[in-house]
Amino acid sequence: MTNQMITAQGLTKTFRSKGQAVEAVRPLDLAVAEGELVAFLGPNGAGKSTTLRMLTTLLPPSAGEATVAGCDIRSDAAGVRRRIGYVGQGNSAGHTQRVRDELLAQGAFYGLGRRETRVRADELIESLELGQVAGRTVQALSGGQKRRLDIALGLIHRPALLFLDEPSTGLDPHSRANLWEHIVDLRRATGTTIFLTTHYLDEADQLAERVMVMDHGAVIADDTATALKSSLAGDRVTLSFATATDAAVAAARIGGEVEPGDARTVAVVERDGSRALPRWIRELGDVDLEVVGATHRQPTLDDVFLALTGRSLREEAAHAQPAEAEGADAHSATVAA
Ligand SMILES: Nc1ncnc2c1ncn2[C@@H]1O[C@H](COP(=O)(O)OP(=O)(O)OP(=O)(O)O)[C@@H](O)[C@H]1O
Repeated sequence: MTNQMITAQGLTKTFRSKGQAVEAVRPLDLAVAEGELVAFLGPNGAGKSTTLRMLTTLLPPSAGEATVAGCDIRSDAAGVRRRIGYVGQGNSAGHTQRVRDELLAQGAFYGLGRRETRVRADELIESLELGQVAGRTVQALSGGQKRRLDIALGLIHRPALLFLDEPSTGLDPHSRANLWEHIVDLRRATGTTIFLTTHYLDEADQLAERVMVMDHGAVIADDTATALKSSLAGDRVTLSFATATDAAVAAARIGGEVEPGDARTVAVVERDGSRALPRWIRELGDVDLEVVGATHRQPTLDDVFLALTGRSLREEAAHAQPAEAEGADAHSATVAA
């Protein structure tokens, strides 16, 4: 049987704010197996960080139970903290410390011997490509380098499970891709279970094996990106016609909708669009409706979110998280044992 790294039953968090109850996390059941790489997606305020903070014992749940890395989050918080790494959104790295010293201090903090810490720090400096900057102070690092240091700090004690809260937010696309490469490589090399939150749908789609979508404090989808896309959001096919009248008749025949911004184009959502397209062209041709143009697009995770909620996660993320330059401030925190 697969070992479970995280299990939760009815995990709940309700905050009180100005006399009002905010249900940040509604009763949540969760199971993450050893070695999984899970991306936790959702719009701002969905409850992702609150879930992570409960699982990492930074925040007591209002109700429910959870076991993380074999320890109960309520009765053995210290055990959880010893076994996990956590890289949060707030930065605890001493800005005037040098990168290598920061890692050595973190090792000492976790009770590693001096020699062991030095060996481990060097391993992480190498695997996260921090060699060139190991002697620099943290404040002199770029945003991407800081995030890699944050991850190294989270891994110093070889945790079996690493939580990353928005590791790539604020980085430019190149640094994001580079950071992900490191995360995926680390997972491959060490088998560490990784549970991370992200706003970036493309990252989750391409790199995570399992995607959990949260909205209004509840998990509304949980599967591989491929399975979610094929079950919840079909291919997007558009067909163009010479006139709006042709488009309206065609829409009725094939079960599509005329595009709001273009009366001569019909959009259809279809499970297997590439097979349906030639069939539609033939059927419409039989009744003298000529298709003058066609496009076909595979669904994205945003289509999944749209199908589930009627809202676009991409648009919400774009409003909330403008991408910053590489030099933007990184944030991290590591859990104290
Ligand atoms: N300490 C607190 N007191 C009151 N409400 C809180 C507190 N912390 C979080 N909340 C509320 O709980 C909800 C969930 O917040 P949370 O930070 O978990 O969302 P999130 O999905 O991580 O969002 P983001 O992507 O912006 O980080 C939000 O409505 C938030 O305003």
